[in-house]
Amino acid sequence: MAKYSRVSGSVGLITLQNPPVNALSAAVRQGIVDTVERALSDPKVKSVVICGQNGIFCGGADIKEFGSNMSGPPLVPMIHAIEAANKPVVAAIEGSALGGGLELALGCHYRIAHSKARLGLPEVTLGLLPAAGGTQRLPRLIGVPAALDLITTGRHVTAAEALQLGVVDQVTDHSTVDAAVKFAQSVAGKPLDARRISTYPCPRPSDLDALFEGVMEKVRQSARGAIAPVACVQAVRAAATQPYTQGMEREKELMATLFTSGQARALQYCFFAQRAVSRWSMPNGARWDTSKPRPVHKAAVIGLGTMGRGITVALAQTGLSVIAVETQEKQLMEAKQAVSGMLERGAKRRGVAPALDRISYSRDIQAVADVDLVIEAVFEDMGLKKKVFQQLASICRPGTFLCTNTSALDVDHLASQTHNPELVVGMHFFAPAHVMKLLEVVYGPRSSPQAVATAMQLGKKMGKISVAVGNCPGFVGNRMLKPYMEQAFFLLEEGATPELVDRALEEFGFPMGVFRMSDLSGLDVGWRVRKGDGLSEPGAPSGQPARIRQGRRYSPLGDLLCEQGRFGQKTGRGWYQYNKPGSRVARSDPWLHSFLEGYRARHGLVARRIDNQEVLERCLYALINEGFRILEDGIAAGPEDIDMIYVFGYGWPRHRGGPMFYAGMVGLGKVLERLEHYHQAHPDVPYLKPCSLLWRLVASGSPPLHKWREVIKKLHSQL
Ligand SMILES: CC/C=C\C=C\CC(=O)SCCNC(=O)CCNC(=O)[C@H](O)C(C)(C)COP(=O)(O)OP(=O)(O)OC[C@H]1O[C@@H](n2cnc3c(N)ncnc32)[C@H](O)[C@@H]1OP(=O)(O)O
Repeated sequence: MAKYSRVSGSVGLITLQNPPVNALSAAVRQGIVDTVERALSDPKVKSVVICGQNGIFCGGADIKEFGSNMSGPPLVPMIHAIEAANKPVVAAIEGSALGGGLELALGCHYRIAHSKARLGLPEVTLGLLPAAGGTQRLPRLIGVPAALDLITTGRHVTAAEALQLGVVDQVTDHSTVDAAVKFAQSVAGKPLDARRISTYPCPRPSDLDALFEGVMEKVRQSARGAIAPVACVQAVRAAATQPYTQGMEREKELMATLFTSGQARALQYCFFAQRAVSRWSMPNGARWDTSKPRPVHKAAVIGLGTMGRGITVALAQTGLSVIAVETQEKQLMEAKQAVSGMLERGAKRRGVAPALDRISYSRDIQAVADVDLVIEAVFEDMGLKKKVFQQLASICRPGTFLCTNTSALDVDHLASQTHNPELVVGMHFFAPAHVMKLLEVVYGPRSSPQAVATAMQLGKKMGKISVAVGNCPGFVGNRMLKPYMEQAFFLLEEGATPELVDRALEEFGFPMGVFRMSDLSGLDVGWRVRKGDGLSEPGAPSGQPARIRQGRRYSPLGDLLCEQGRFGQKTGRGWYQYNKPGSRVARSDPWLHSFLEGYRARHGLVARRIDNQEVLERCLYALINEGFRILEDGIAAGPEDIDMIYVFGYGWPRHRGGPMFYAGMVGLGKVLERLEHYHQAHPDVPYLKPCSLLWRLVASGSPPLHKWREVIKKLHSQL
């Protein structure tokens, strides 16, 4: 809806009303059409101001309406009518002007923004382009390079940057509506021809072709198969090379393709899923809306290795006081230097003062006695972690939340080392912890709802996408990674190369294939875990055939590489070779290829041709199958939780929506059929056996993802 009033005698004030972000729903668009008509036909009204209620101009088109029948007046003619008006129209921008909201403002003759406002055309992040004239007006207003930047990245700019770019005409620190009304009075009756952006010639840089080729190349590289950024470049190119009307036609044509694409559906799903995961629930019925978090002002980090350092930085940047504890003097000094460096670089980037004085360093764990929350980040060793938790239990004041950053160890076992297991949760950060957006908040059977609520709220404050998950080996992310990696190893045994597997996964949209990724994170990490699980030698029982462990197929390839000291990038050798230890450029390694040939010969394996489709199906469907098991086990409350963990923590391409969404797109029946096929071919691989939830979903007619929870509930009630 839109409210209309006349203010200061001669200004028609139109207020968009659609909480919480005044999205341009059908009703709002109708409201704008009606109120603009009213203002223009009222002889007492000499100028018009458009604003939004509750301190936000407009969050753009109503994304919730996209899947449904989109009735109501279309945006393009509505904005065109505003631009064509014979009375000046001023946009008063507070809060956000995004997407269709900014396009509406670009149709106005003037734009005044509050200094705290944010503006942008984020459609590309939803798999779309700004199709209400945004791709045609913005380059005409601010030039092609700046418009390309904003439209292809979707980034939001501050009011100050918007002023500098020429997107807005004025910025105010005071009431934006008052400033806009005053301004509207001052321009009443003045000619408007020079204020209609669609009539501007688009500035044409002399090297137009080179500019677009360069941008297209860059966009294709970073898009990882996403189609919207490419369409955005094509639309802006139309603005730069064609008259406005033809440019608008091109914008419409490109949008038509994007609007119905699977990628747009996936990206819009991610938008809502990202918000849905904050509404967490636990199997015991505890929920986000009935569990009150406790405020955390002072926190401690125990252990200042890579993870501890990143967590310290993230906490300090959030404004908390931090006690950083490391018992080894040398390690403490190195950590202090590294943390200060990270804080200084981060502060420089953001133009703020570094939060150095929020951190105090200590070698003595007693220093954590009066904090509200501790995050233990010592070496991934149960014995060591248990000792730390026993110490914390006796040092910390009653009520202190004790969190562990373990990536796979049993949180409940650690909780049992304390007098108050209800105060213990996992806070599983991803490296580098001050950069990566994902946080898995792991509750054990005894974690209190308040402990979960507190960790979730702290994660949110730290700017993380926090997902609450149950306690099991590997939690959600690493548990699903296991079958994925296992398939990749088996594919090597059967004839693939690391290059072939990685290429298939990178073409799918992962930033790195599984082998390049393990070289980056270090092959010794998995080796240590496998040794702990009794899989890798010498933990495995002797006399077992080399490729069978614990009664199931096992590939010792990773262990064999580690035995040779090939730990990945850090040693200059892994699945690939590197110029020197620490170098990042992976090159094919002939040694590795002949090693694989020798391995196959030793085990009587005959290499066969493996194509991309098999790589994707085996790696991804095995991972997805484990995702269904996780849902079945109640470790994740819903598919959105799994998807956001994979998108934000494991590089799953966002335009494919996450593994569970992807399964729905492929078709659950097809995923089931292919898993069955591969399981028949590899009966000694339990991860390929389709799980009962997948069977159940297919038997229930493969319902859409938002209905899966009902099927899971039914399944649980029958168990
Ligand atoms: C024919 C024309 C077809 C297409 C035209 C497309 C052009 C477009 O305009 S596409 C939309 C472009 N706009 C955006 O991408 C903005 C999306 N929103 C945001 O970035 C943020 O929500 C925000 C506006 C910056 C506000 O952020 P914050 O204060 O942190 O609140 P949130 O938790 O993000 O949102 C609150 C609440 O509002 C819902 N919501 C936000 N934007 C929209 C929207 N455009 N449409 C529908 N709903 C929206 C969001 O989902 C939240 O809902 P909850 O139920 O509370 O989770």
